[in-house]
Amino acid sequence: MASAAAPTTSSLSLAARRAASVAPAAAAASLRRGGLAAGCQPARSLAFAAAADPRLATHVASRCRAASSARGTRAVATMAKKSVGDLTAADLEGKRVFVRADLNVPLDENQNITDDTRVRAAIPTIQYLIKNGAKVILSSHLGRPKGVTPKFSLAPLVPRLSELLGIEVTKAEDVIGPEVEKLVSGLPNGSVLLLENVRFYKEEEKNDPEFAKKLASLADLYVNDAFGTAHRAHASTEGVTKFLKPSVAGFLLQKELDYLVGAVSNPQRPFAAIVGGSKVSSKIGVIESLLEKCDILLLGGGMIFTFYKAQGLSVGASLVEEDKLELATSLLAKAKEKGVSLLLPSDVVIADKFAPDANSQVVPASAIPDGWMGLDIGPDSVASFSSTLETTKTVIWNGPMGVLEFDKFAVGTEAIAKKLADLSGKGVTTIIGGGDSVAAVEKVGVADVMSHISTGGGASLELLEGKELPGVVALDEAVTVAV
Ligand SMILES: Nc1ncnc2c1ncn2[C@@H]1O[C@H](COP(=O)(O)OP(=O)(O)O)[C@@H](O)[C@H]1O
Ligand SMILES: O=C(OP(=O)(O)O)[C@H](O)COP(=O)(O)O
Repeated sequence: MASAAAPTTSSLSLAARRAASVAPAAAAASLRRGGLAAGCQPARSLAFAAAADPRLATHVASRCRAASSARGTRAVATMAKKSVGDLTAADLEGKRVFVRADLNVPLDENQNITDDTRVRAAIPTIQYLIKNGAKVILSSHLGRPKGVTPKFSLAPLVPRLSELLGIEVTKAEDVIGPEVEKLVSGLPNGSVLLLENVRFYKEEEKNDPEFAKKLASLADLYVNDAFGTAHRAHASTEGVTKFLKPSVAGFLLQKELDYLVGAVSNPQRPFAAIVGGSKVSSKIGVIESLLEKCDILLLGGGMIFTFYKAQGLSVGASLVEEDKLELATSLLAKAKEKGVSLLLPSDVVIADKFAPDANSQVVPASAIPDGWMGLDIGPDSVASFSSTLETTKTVIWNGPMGVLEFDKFAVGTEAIAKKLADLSGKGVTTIIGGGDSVAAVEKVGVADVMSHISTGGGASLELLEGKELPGVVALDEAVTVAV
């Protein structure tokens, strides 16, 4: 390892002690009484996290409420967001439900969907609503259009949605207005109407209240399942909730929060975080936040060179943020102070130019020659990262270990993806927190075996930074019941 020491028993136990101390006594007492956690076994660990993090309580409580009421036990009083799963056929039959999903999928030049992950992820909520007799008014954005732009129409989504839902989805040519209202009024129970790209109206991104009111007037209640857009305070994600009650969370949104807030706030330990990507500046918030929670932090990607330089190593022509050298030093110090084992790669793959066909060689991290740039972590680093990961029970990964766009420098990232797949098979909770690490996992063909792969890049980053998401905050609190 180039910098910090390998994980030690004392550093892990320190971290474990820290974690134990954050669960307030009241929550621990309710667990002992067999309240929340006993009513919902899979969420036992999440209940502790809920106590430490009010945002998590929202998901834990809604997940547990159903289980506890089914067993005749009572849920503990806690902050919680209402869930679509709390709505029954009696609430939904014949009702117009405005569902905000994130169907912002990549399309090729022929308007074919090249990755339908987000479409598939939206299906459980829509399916639940149509099975319960609701009329689903489905809304999404696609891309960042400036006004009406045919290439950003949601039309290419219709065949795939219809296929996955097993019903014919109809599509409106607009988002609001008389034509849309007519289509909505003709919807039979258990049907789906897809509105046109909500960003064709500039009022959407401005969170214009009048526009939000018009969206709301189409429906009786609101479900937000657009995790990937939950960090945007837009009319269809935030504004609309002021005019539609109830406003509840969809299943995808809940699942994302359960993993990205729940499992991270109260992980099974040892808990390792792997952070990579191009620059330390874009990951400062994530690193600082994870340093409060994890036992082991593995760093890779372009950001490592700023850490090396901060330690006095020569980094050749590698990517360095000169104005972040002090920050890198302080992050290393913070890791030490928190008892977190921070590991930097011990060797790197260097290139003589930033190109897929560059000449390359593997060198120790301390021996990068002038004119050469580090574009991947080396084989020794992969081996030591892998053996460290073997000791863990929870791993979260955000950001590639190298320039994964170039095959020659994607090896380290792909090896880490394979290692996480292997660990997932052994019962380790593996969470892929959005962005390019998701692309790596998909490229290697191991997406299906991970515990959770986030559908939101920006949204997952904000959650991992400890921020609240406006699209979540705006949803109704669940009814709480005193113990
Ligand atoms: N050693 C490196 N030098 C330059 N760029 C790198 C290096 N390692 C990774 N990158 C780049 O980082 C980018 C991803 O960074 P970032 O956007 O921060 O991560 P994510 O998309 O996972 O959030 C990729 O385009 C990748 O090529
Ligand atoms: O693709 C999205 O975000 P992501 O690229 O950060 O995952 C979301 O659909 C949000 O889109 P936006 O960043 O244009 O608001």
